Amino acid sequence: MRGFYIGRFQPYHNGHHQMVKEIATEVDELVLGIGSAGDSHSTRNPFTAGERIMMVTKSVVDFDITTYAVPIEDLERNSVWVSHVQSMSPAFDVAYSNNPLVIQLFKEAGVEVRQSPMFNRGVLQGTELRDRMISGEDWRSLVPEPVAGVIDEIGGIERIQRVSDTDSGGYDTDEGTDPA
Ligand SMILES: Nc1ncnc2c1ncn2[C@@H]1O[C@H](COP(=O)(O)OP(=O)(O)OP(=O)(O)O)[C@@H](O)[C@H]1O
Ligand SMILES: NC(=O)c1ccc[n+]([C@@H]2O[C@H](COP(=O)(O)O)[C@@H](O)[C@H]2O)c1
Repeated sequence: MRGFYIGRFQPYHNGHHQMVKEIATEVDELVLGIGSAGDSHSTRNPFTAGERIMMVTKSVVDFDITTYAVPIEDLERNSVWVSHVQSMSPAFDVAYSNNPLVIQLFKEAGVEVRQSPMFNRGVLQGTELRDRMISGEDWRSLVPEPVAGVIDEIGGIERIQRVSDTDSGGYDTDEGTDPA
């Protein structure tokens, strides 16, 4: 059986990793959808699709599951989004999400959806991690170790600090427009 789990993964953190660990007990293969794939270099979406693929690919080696990372760009039209996802992904039997819009769209399209508990959501959320990266607080303890390695390799902290400066200067283009 093959599952599908989409997120923006900006960055991929221990909450996502725990979810993949649990999914790995239910399916043999998992497609990781890299959502909002066209977005990068903003405060909300600092990392490119390719950089996020590195983060997930290096992290999921922890688990006994075959994974495929597939970039999925956003569309203006929610009503055809599931077809768009299916057109880009290997076929899957079940979708995993805790995002209410994603759950609704898959259910309306007749796709089985499974939710998971939220793990330590007080700190394990992308927004909190990005805030910590900008302010210089600890974020490394909240991501799998290979994710910190990728962020170091690409100069990710310097990047998010610079773009957050630019964003607050009024040049941001995507803040708050994420359809999910
Ligand atoms: N701590 C967590 N525990 C379980 N699921 C999570 C956790 N954080 C995120 N998720 C789920 O993982 C999927 C992808 O989430 P996403 O990439 O948007 O991360 P996020 O932490 O919610 O980020 P952001 O704060 O940037 O929106 C969503 O279904 C989301 O609900
Ligand atoms: N119309 C659309 O393009 C559409 C609809 C629903 C979800 N999405 C995307 O799916 C992903 C969902 O991931 P999150 O749960 O991390 O928000 C996001 O990248 C979001 O932009 C896109």
